[in-house]
Amino acid sequence: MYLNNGAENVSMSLNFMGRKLRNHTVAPAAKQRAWESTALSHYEEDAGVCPRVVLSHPSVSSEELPGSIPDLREELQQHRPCNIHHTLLDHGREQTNRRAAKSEVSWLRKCRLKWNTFRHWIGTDHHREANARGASKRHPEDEMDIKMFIPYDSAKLCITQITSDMMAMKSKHQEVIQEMKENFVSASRDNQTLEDLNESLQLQQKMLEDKNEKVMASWDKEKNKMMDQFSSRLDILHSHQASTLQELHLARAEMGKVQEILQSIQEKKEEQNCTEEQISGETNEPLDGAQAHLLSLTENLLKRERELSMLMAEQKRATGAVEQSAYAHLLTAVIQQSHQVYAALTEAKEQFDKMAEDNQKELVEIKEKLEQTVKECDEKSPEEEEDVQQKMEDVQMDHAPHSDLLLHEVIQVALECIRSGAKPTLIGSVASEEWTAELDERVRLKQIKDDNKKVIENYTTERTLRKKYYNMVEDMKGKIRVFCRIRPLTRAEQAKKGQVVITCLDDYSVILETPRGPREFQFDKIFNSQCTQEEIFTESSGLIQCAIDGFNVCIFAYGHTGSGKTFTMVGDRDRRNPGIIPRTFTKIFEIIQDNESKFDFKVSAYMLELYNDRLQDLFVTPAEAFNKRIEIKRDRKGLVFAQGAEMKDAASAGELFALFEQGCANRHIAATKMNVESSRSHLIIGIMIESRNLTNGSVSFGKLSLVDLAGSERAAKTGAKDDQLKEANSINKSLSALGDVISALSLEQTHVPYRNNKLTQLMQDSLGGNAKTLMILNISPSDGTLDETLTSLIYATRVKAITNNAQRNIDSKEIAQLKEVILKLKSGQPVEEDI
Ligand SMILES: Nc1ncnc2c1ncn2[C@@H]1O[C@H](COP(=O)(O)OP(=O)(O)OP(=O)(O)O)[C@@H](O)[C@H]1O
Repeated sequence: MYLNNGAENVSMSLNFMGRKLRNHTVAPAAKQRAWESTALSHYEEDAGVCPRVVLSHPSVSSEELPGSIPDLREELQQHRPCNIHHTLLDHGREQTNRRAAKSEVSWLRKCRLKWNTFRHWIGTDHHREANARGASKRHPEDEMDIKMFIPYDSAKLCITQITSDMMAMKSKHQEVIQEMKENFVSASRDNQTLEDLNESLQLQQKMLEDKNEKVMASWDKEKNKMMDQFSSRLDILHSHQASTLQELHLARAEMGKVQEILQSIQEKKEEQNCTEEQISGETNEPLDGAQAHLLSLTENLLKRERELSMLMAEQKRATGAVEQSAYAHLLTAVIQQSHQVYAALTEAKEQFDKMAEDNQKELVEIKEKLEQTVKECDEKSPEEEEDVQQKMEDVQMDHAPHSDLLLHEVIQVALECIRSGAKPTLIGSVASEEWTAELDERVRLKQIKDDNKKVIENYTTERTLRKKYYNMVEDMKGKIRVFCRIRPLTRAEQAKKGQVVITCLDDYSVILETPRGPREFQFDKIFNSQCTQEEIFTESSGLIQCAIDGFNVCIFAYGHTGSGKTFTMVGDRDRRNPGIIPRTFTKIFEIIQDNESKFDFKVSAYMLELYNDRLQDLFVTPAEAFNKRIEIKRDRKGLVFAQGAEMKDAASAGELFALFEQGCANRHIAATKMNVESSRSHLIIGIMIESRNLTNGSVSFGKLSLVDLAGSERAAKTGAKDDQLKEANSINKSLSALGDVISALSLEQTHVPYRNNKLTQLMQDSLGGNAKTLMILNISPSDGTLDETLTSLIYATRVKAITNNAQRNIDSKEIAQLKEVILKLKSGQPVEEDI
């Protein structure tokens, strides 16, 4: 049975499967009618009271009922029934049909309609009926439940509603969590402000104390000075007073004498009984004199007494004035300081009060939120409760709201203590185990952090030392090293039955058989014709670590045409013997892989060729490269870079090799008389390695230049004409410029002519200075190239002289010879054999 009051959509309160739903909408009436007419054709319809209410029929089985899909039915059997409120239904019929349904359709019993709620909802008709029966007489059947079906769509809608409610609840919880987080952050900020304020207050107090001390000291000094002045003045007054007193005593003594004289005269007068005239004639004179003297003495005495009293009054006044003035100043200063301290304290107190108030508010808010969340959790059904519980646990795991609450409580206690001046003690929840454990955890974390810091410091020191020692070892080998590689005789040379004119004396010396006799040359290492690509790479690979460590490194191959430069640097055509360049790519990324836990690396590269004095980008097609202008610049650190050239990043050796192959395809190659194929340009590959130390964040930049120079040759011998002659001249010009640079460096000249040629400009940061350079001199053992071999050997010897003063002196003659060669090459003259 489904329910509808006649409208298309009705808003109802629905409990479905034990969950309370809001704003449930019953399926449209039209849809329900269609459903009745098909699946429930044998159901009765009560047109009188509620035409759209379909009542259950005893003969209908649960399987035939609409909406009774197996899943839903199983759900309904397992859970509580659906209770729908506000449903139109006839009371009388409902009783009968409900009893029938009870006996026949078991699962319908689970769907109950509360009649009293329904009656409230249906309005006037049913109210009238109820009133007719008498409002006071409440029929027991009014409380009956009605069995009903929920249409499948409706159930689906309910489930959707549940899902949306759950989602809303989830977002609400997330909001609560976010709010808690924000509260925590703001409380931390408040705490920080509080600490800052406390610090500033202490500082201010200290300043006031210092100031107070200074003022006291200055006033003490002034007081002492005034007291000294006063005491000296008092001394004077005292001495004056003493003299006056002495005079007074003298005067009194004199007065006493006069009185005695007067008395004795009086006595004499009475005893001798002389005639009145004689006695008076004899006695009146001294008496008058004595009386006059007595008078003057009395006056004098009175005068002295007045002076004395004046002095004493003055002394008293002076003492009072001194003390009064000193104390008045002192008092003023103290009062001023007191005012300042009081003002500062009042301000601080106001801030404390405000902070305490804010903190209290936050505390209350957090508590309320927590209570609210707990309350919500309590109100949930078991399934939801589980879900909410899980969320609460997540919240506790992620953000520790309890610790947030505790933190607020601690701040509150601290503020109260500061305000009252009491000693802080942890009480109640603050002293809880959680808080203690958290404090312990923080202490432990700090300890771990400190230990980590120490380990990192040790590691950084160790690494710096390793770099330093590695660099020292490499430097000891020489900043510019020269290896000499002798290739085997080619098939063409063998066919011509050419003679071998080169002999290896040992690993460091070769002897060239010239028409003027054997000539010995020494290098850092000699690789004979049997040595493998692997051996030569192993000897040079140490420099790759230097480049990764942040040094400028350059490996370049030099030699006459067909001497084996490309074979050494690139390898053979069918890649069975890869040369230094591809092996370097692999090695770079091997080192990076070994160190990637400690460093973050970035590898990028450019690839250029210098052809006919023009720099061309090999990472673009020849057509594009033709229109590109590349300029050589130096950055602030002195690193050379090619402005306008493509700089490609590579994340692996494979990527780097693919870029290299792409560049090689764009190179200029021409056939000469001597070689079927020859490189007619200088190849320059710049690999920039940026490494960021993950422990201390320091960044270093290293540059590895790999250069395959074009072959030095004599135009006349190679038979070059037109374009090829132009190429040859350009190549010789650049090699000559390189020779000049090497010469200047070996002679330690202040001016090194790097700017004379684009080749030397490009190699500027790889030659001289702190750069580490490896030159691989390729020579042919054949007598057919004796001149070129000799020139190359002399050239390379001069390069080697750059780092070795002793050898430079020994080789000075050879350098002079080479200069001649260079001059001749510059003027286009052929180089003589007897150089
Ligand atoms: N060590 C070696 N072992 C075997 N073959 C070699 C060796 N070195 C050179 N070759 C061979 O000699 C020939 C000339 O070598 P390569 O092309 O490398 O000379 P190059 O100096 O680069 O010449 P260019 O300057 O004209 O380009 C090649 O066929 C190469 O395979």
